[in-house]
Amino acid sequence: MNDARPPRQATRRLAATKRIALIAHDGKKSELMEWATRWQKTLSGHTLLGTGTTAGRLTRELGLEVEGLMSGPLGGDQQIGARIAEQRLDLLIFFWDPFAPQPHDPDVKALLRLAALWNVPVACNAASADFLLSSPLLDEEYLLTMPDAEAWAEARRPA
Ligand SMILES: O=C(CO)COP(=O)(O)O
Repeated sequence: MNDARPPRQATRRLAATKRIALIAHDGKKSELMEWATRWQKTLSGHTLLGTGTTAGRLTRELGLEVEGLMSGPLGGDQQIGARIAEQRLDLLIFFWDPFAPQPHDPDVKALLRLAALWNVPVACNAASADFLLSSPLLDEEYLLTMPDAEAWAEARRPA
């Protein structure tokens, strides 16, 4: 088994205004809308993005400014994963549906893996999202620990 890991940690400073991704599978979209209605004022103070259909509903129904990426089954999860790998995302709120297999399940798994890898806070349901948004850290700068990509590359360079 290859269990190579980044040998060191690095840090990244999250600004007081967070970049928050919002995603919900179809079976969880009404729950996300209900949750986002409760947190509308807080959310509007941050930079929001989301997968296509979710973002469209948040904008249309709640008037939130949300950057809409591709719809999930067409690559939206991968785009959000890329934001994580580029260190351009601070929080992930992803109401994934535990009852419905998705055609793009590998993309969903990949996104959740990158969030775990890069130490991005994730909420997968309304209660965890309540805890995340009510944290005093939401509106403060925060030093996040993450893998040191330079040290990883260095450790893998042939001698
Ligand atoms: O499928 C999704 C996430 O895996 C969500 O995509 P939509 O917001 O486009 O429905």
